[in-house]
Parts: sequence; C-alpha cells; structure tokens
Amino acid sequence: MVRYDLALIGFGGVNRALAELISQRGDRLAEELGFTLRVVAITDLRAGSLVDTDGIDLAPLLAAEPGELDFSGLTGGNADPRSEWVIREVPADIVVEATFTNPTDGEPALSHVRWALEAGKHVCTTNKGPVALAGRALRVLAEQRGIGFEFEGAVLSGTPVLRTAQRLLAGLEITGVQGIMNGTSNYILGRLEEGIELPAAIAEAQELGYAEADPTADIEGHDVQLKVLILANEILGADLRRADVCCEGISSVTPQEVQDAVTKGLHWKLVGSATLRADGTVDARVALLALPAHHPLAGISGPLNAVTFHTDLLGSVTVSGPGAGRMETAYALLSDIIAIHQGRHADDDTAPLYPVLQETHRG
Ligand SMILES: NC(=O)c1ccc[n+]([C@@H]2O[C@H](COP(=O)([O-])OP(=O)(O)OC[C@H]3O[C@@H](n4cnc5c(N)ncnc54)[C@H](O)[C@@H]3O)[C@@H](O)[C@H]2O)c1
Ligand SMILES: N[C@@H](CCO)C(=O)O
Repeated sequence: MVRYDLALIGFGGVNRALAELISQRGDRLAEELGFTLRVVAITDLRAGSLVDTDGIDLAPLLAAEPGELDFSGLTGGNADPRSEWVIREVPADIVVEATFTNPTDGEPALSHVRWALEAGKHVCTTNKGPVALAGRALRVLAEQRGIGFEFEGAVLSGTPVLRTAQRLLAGLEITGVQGIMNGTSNYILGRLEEGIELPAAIAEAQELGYAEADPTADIEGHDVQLKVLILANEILGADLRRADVCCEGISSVTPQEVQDAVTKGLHWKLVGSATLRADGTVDARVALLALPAHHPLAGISGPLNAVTFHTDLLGSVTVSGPGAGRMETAYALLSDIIAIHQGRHADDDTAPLYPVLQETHRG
C-alpha cells in the first residue's frame, strides 16, 4: 500500500478538519483509494511546530481546543513554526498549505509553496493568494520538477470547479465563467434580507468558519477578485493581475435596501465573472448585482455558491455546492491528494495526468 507523509502548514480550521478526516476515515480511504496518509509535521503561527517522522498522534491535538494548542512542550515540538526548515528539510511527500490568504502579495504562503516545490515535494493548497498572484510561475516550477501542484479548494472549497473545467469539460471552448463565489458574503446578504445587521451577520459567518481570519476580503470583494483571477488565468488562459479585475463589495448595502429589493422580486448578489472578448482578451470583474428571482444565481443562498461555465458545445453548465466551510474545504485537500496519487500511479499506457492537465491550459 502506498503511503503519503504530509506536512501541514497552518493548523487552523481547514487543516485541523483534514487531520480529522485522516483520523476518522483513514482505513476507509485506504480501502477505497489504495493509499494511506500520515502526518509527519505541523507548523502553525500560534501553536509552533511539531515533527515526528514516525507519524504524529493526531488524537490529542484534535481533542484540544484550537486556541489552546501549544506544541512547544511536546516531543518534537518547538514554539517557533520553523515553516521554512520544516518545508525544506522534514521528509514529507506532500506539503499541505492552509495558512491565511494574503490578497496583496500572497505571502508568506507564496514562499511556503515555492520552497516545497523547490524541495521536490508535491503541494496542495486552499490558499488563494499564491494561486491567484503567482499561479503560472508555480505551475511551471511544478512541471519542471514533475510534481503535483493542486489547489481545488481555492475556488468554492470542495465543490469541484477547477477540475470540472479542466477535466470534465475538456474539448469544449469555455468562453466565460460567472458565479457566486464567496460563502461569507452570500450568507451575509441572506441574513440582511432577514433583517440582521451587518456586524452581527459577519460575526455569525466567522463563527461558522466561512469567513477569512480578516473578513475584510470577504466583505470588500477581494476574495472573489482572487477567485475570478484564478478562473480567468487557469480556465480562460488569461494572464491577468489583480488590478485588472474591477472589484466592489457588500459593505455599502444596508438591510433596508436588501429588503426593499426583495419586495420588488430582486435579490442582491455579489457576482464574479470572467468573459472572453472577441479579440481574445478577458474582461474580469466583481459586481454587486440585484438579480431577478428567475435568474439562475438568484436562488443560490447562504454559504451555497455556484459557478456557470459558458461553453460552445454545451451552452451553460453550472456547478453548485458549498463555497466555504472547514470540512468542505478539507475535502478539497483530500481531492487534491487523490489527484496527486492518480498522477503518480497512472498506468504506463495511459497518458500521465499532469501533462494532460497542462495541455488543457491555454497559455
Ligand atoms: N475556511 C474556509 O471555508 C475556506 C475555504 C476555502 C479556502 N480557504 C482558505 O484556506 C486557508 C485556511 O483557512 P482556515 O479557515 O483554516 O483559516 P484559519 O484562520 O482558521 O487558519 C489559518 C491558520 O494558519 C496559521 N498561520 C498563519 N500564518 C502562518 C504561518 N506563516 N506559518 C504557519 N502557520 C500560519 C494560523 O495560525 C491559523 O491557525 C485560508 O487561506 C483560506 O482563505 C478557507
Ligand atoms: N472566506 C471564503 C472561504 C472560501 O474561499 C468564503 O467565504 O467563501
């Protein structure tokens, strides 16, 4: 049985949920998927670092309250996250990056991903920063090393948007992408419709694990801006920068306005879109729109998100599912690990997975 040793970078909601998945479903995953998973290192800004190359016992870590974790007193533990040393030096097959998203320069996650790829380790990440701001360069680095760089969770948590486009819609011309891509703001808009004030709705979304550590990115549209950037560059073959994606958020809208709209049969939605123009360039934007009730995105409510692909042969194809959530996003990491496993173990007479993926990218 193949075993993958994991280094978890960041031990917040998502990577803890992945550790839970491994603890609770490890045997079933081995039976169904043909590989086992073992965590050999964890680093976290608050808890420090923990290394055990024979496999970390996850049970006591998962039993502790998140805010109480302190690795410094444990064997193999240190108060310092030592992320660079862990990523470069600790023998692990896959580095799982789930630290804070930094929409400005992607750091320190961008360095985490680069160090791992330079060290020849596969990477899966739910962090939008490195993918949106340096996806192309990181992909090239991974391709040069013949290793996997997977990031399904960067758009719509575990709902398979990127793999749907890259694999299931392969052979079609995708001419545009439009969707509701932020669980927090969509949840908040729904609560505003119910008369809840913005600060209370934000606090609820944080409690439910949908919001970023700093929810400004959710509220001001920057989180959707990064997702639109990822879709434009990865799916439509663009080479856009963050400044190329016009952006607005939901902070200016009041419960009264949202409720008035409902009486007129309209629902306010934060919609991200990327559209291929006739000259081959891509128009990308994030806009707060009042959608009529019959619009396909008007009924997407709460943390539910949806992305519609506009294609030449199939018309519109919509993928809908959770846009946020700790376990939902941990599933994205598991799906990335499965993709890495399938890439490594493709039959000799089958086209290897990574080259197939590369060919689906335009640019
Ligand atoms: N929660 C979701 O629904 C969701 C969905 C999709 C994507 N994401 C993305 O996944 C990532 C993780 O999300 P989360 O909900 O677990 O966030 P979180 O805030 O719960 O956890 C992030 C963890 O990273 C740690 N960290 C921060 N900087 C670090 C560093 N330099 N070195 C080591 N550890 C560091 C923090 O201490 C924290 O424990 C974020 O980038 C987020 O945007 C989250
Ligand atoms: N904060 C993000 C997490 C998923 O990227 C959201 O609410 O959609």
